Amino acid sequence: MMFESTKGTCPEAGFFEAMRRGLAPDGGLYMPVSIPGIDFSEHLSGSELHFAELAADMAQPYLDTELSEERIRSVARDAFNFPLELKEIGQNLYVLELFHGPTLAFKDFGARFMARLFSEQASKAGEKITILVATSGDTGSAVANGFYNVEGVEVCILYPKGRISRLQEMQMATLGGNIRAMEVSGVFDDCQRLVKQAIMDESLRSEIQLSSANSINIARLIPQSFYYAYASLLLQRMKMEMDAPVFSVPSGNFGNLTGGLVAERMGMATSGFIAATNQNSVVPEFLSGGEYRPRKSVPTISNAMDVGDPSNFSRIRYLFGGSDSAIRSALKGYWFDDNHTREAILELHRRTGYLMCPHTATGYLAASAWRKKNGSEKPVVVLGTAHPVKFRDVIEPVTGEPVEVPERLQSCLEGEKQAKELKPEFPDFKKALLKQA
Ligand SMILES: Cc1ncc(COP(=O)(O)O)c(C=O)c1O
Ligand SMILES: N[C@@H](CCOP(=O)(O)O)C(=O)O
Repeated sequence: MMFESTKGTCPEAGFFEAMRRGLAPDGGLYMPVSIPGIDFSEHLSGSELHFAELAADMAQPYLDTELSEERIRSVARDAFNFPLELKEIGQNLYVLELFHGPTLAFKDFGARFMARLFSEQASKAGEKITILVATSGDTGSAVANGFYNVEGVEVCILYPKGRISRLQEMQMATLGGNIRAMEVSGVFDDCQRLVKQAIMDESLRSEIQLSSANSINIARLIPQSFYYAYASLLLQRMKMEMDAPVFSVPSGNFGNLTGGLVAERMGMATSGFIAATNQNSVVPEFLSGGEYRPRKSVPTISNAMDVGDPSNFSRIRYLFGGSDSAIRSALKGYWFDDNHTREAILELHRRTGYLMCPHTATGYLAASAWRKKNGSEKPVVVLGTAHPVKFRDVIEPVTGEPVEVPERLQSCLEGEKQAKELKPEFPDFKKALLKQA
C-alpha cells in the first residue's frame, strides 16, 4: 500500500518510509492512497473475538509490501497483550475501556504497535532516529513506555509546563535512558508546532534523523482504527438484531476520531460518530455551521484534550474530499465546560458506581445530548480514553472518595523528575536537539 500527503504535492511513500518521515515532505499528513475494504465476517463467527488477530487482519493491507503476515501477527500479538473491555453502563449505552494498557490511556494501542514496527525497521537498517512527541498528557507517557530502551531510538517529549496531571508528568519524565522530557512554557499547540517545524527543518534533518510518534504519524493513526471494529463486531456478536453502534469520541487532536472514520471506510458497521470536546470547541463549532477557526487552547480539567488547532482535521477534510457539508452530515459535535464534566462524573458514579475520567465524561455527555436530540435508541459506544486514576486530582474532590493507585504506578511517582525547561521558540528547541544529538 502506498501513502499520499493530504496536501498532495509530494511523491507517495510506502508504509515504513511514511512512518520514518512522520510528516510528508510538503508538510501534509500521510493517508493511504485508497482505504482497503476488509471482510469482517469471519470475526463474527467462532467462539471468541480475538483483538490481536482482528488487528493483524486490519493492518495487513497497509503493510503487505513491507512485512510478512507472520511478522504482522507477531507485532500485533506482542503489542496488544492487555485487555480491552466493553462495559454496559445504561440502556444500550456502553463504554469501550481502552485504558488497560501499561500507561492507562488509549494511546498505548498506537504507541505500542508503532514502537514494534520501528524495532522491525531498526533491526533491518541499523539506523538511529530521534522521535519527537508533543503531548498534552497521555501520548507522552504511552510513547515513553512503548519506546523505552528500543534500540536505535531516542525519544524527546515536549509537554506544556503546569498543564498536565502529576501522574502523567511522572510517567514520562522519570524514565531517563533514551527518553528525554522537555517542559515548554506554552500550550500543547506550541509543542506540536515545534515538533512539526523540527521535522520540516532541512539543516536539522541533515544532522539528525527525525520522526514523530504523535498521531500525525500514520503508524500511530492506523492502530487507532482497530478497536472501533472490535467494539462493532462484539456488539453484533452479542445482539445480532441491533443497529450498528454510534461512537462518541472524546476529542482533542482528533486522531482517535479519524481512526474511527478509517475503520468505517474499511467496512466496519457503524451508525455514525459524535465528536465530544471540552471548552476547546473549534470542531463542534464548525460542525454546527460555524467557520473552522483554530485558536489558542484554554486549560480544562480534561487536559489531554486541550488542543486549539487539531492536527487531524486536515485528514478529516481529506477523507470527505474537502466538503464541509459532507463532514457536517457525517459527524455531530458537542462541547462541555468543566462544571458539566464534573456533574457527569458525579451523576454516573452516584447512580451506577461507574467512575469515568474527565475525558470519557465529555463522551458520555455528548452521547446523552445526541440521544436527547435525536430520540434514538441506537446503541452508543463511548470511548473510555483514560483510567480515572490518572486524573484522581480532579475526580477525588468530585466524588469525595479516594481513587486507589495501582501498585505498578507507585514506582514512577517515587522517581525523580528530569525535564529540561524550554521556551516555545524554535531556535531554542533546535539548539537543544543538536546539543543532545
Ligand atoms: C484521555 C484522552 N482522551 C481524549 C484524548 C483526545 O484524543 P485525540 O487527540 O485523538 O482527539 C486524549 C489525547 O489525545 C486523551 O489523552
Ligand atoms: N491528547 C494528546 C495530544 C496529542 O495527541 P496525538 O494523538 O496526536 O499524539 C496527548 O495526550 O498528548
